[in-house]
Amino acid sequence: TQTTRPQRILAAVQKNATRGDPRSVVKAIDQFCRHKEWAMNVGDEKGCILDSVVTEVNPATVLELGTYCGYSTVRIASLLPSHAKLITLEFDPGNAAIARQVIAWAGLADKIQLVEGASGDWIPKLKEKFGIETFDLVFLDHWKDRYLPDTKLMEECGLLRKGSILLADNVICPGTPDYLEYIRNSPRYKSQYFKSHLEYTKAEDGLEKSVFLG
Ligand SMILES: Nc1ncnc2c1ncn2CCOCCNC(=O)c1cc(-c2ccc(F)cc2)cc(O)c1O
Ligand SMILES: [Mg+2]
Repeated sequence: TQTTRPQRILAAVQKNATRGDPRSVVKAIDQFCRHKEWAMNVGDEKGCILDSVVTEVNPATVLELGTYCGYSTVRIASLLPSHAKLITLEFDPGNAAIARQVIAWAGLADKIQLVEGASGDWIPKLKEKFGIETFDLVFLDHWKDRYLPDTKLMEECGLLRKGSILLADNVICPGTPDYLEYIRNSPRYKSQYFKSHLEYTKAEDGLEKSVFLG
């Protein structure tokens, strides 16, 4: 019977990456998606921008919206300080099952809490469920029409503090026009656009980095 794309990505990790070596997991996925089969990971080019933001923020608490196969989850977690925690929300149970195995292969399961469900349902529950006060960094990479409502929801739930960083993937392709309009015109954020390319292609895309001013 036919395998799914996430299953083929996991197979490539188990074949080509070293257990316990997150960078080899990232490299194996990039190799597979660049040379065998495109997939919607943030990818190597935008991934370098992600790495620089994570390193600069050095966050103790991270929220990722949209896990997919766990590529950016592993990429972020591999750069976190020892006590830091990353919570990642994935809607699709099949993707979540693959991501758990990719995360385990990378040896990062103790830093990562993968939660299955829709962002809109889970964001209001994160404080009580995980004892989180606020997030130092949020990586938005889920449904593009959920970026804006979920950002407003995070504000309302008190999950952002003065200095919290939002980093949004795909603000050009597929695009998040309502989110960009809001975040670039709100007096409560200071935004910066990092021009790049859609993963594994020559099409334009980019990341929008926004600081919550409180
Ligand atoms: N917990 C949650 N709550 C709500 N929703 C959730 C969720 N967890 C998952 N989801 C569902 C959505 O997850 C995947 C979202 N990502 C993308 O759709 C995406 C698409 C492209 C792309 C595709 C085709 C092209 F031609 C060009 C570009 C590129 C990217 O980099 C993308 O990230
Ligand atoms: Mg993306």
